[in-house]
Amino acid sequence: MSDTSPSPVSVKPVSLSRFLIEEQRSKGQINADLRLLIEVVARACKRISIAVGKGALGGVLGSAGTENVQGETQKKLDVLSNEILLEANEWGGHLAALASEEMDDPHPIPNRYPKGEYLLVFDPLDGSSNIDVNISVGTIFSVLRCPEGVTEPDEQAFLQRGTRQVAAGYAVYGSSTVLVLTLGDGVHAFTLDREQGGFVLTQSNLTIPEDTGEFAINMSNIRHWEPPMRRYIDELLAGKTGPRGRDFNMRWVASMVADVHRILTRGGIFIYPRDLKDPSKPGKLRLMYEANPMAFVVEQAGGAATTGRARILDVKPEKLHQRVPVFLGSRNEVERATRYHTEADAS
Ligand SMILES: O=P(O)(O)OC[C@H]1O[C@](O)(COP(=O)(O)O)[C@@H](O)[C@@H]1O
Repeated sequence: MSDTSPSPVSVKPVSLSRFLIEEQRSKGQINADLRLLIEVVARACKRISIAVGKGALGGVLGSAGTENVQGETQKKLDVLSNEILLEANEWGGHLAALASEEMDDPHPIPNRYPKGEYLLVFDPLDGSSNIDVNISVGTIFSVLRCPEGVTEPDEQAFLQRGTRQVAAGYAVYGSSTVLVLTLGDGVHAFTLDREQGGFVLTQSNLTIPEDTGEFAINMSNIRHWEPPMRRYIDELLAGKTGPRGRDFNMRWVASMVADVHRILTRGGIFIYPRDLKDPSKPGKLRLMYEANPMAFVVEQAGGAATTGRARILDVKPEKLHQRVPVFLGSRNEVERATRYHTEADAS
């Protein structure tokens, strides 16, 4: 039987620029400034991808000898990625301010440049522990509108619920570099064509299956978990003979971007729960530039994202670098784990 499917070379590739222009035309979802913003972020991600790809040859591996606001040692690539994103974004006139995991306070747009209506917040290189060992890392970003009438945006201007995001996404620097984007109307993936130097649409309207047999969690923290969290994982580990009546498999990259990308590709649940090791820290991951953008992407792909007790996108931020527990991915598993927590709280 002859194969009638079109050969891949006969299909015209859709570049990120073309995709954005068509979105602007057909749905009015974005304006020219937002389009420029996404293109600039994508260009910065391309530069970060090149730096990551050079590895030891680029002289960028290892520690920068500094600490960020969370007291974490910064890697040279963390600092470089932050600089790339700042430099790419500050002069275009599309932003009112930027904020990053790697900077204590928001970064204002220098006075010599025009200001725009958007705020950009990002984790320039997520998965720090994997940078030097050649395992996937990534950039996560979230776009908010600058509150009306605010001309010098400070931390307060950024403290908006995740539901206010107008765009979000991430780039994963793996065996290929993939940019995943939502503008609030589905989730789309663009692969970096290393020869042509641009991002090309490779998947539209990604969907996370409702059910899954795969979970991602740092099991070494089990002794610190709350009882409902232990209950949920114990049931998965019990497999066929346990209350769930089936086996579950575990995958854990320890780069949130790579773990979320796997879930977007084939389903799963990712959990970084609250633990009792340090009661002052309600979880490890940061709300504004890790949990919120990933929750937006996951919900737009039909999945769910909670803190184990409430929807992440509804959390009212109190601090730029605030942490939250994160449960996200296949809807039925996220809902079950969340139910175990709310039931335990109510009893
Ligand atoms: O190895 P741990 O401590 O469980 O942390 C892994 C998690 O920390 C992160 O690397 C985030 O921390 P960084 O922003 O410092 O990289 C996530 O990508 C990942 O899921």
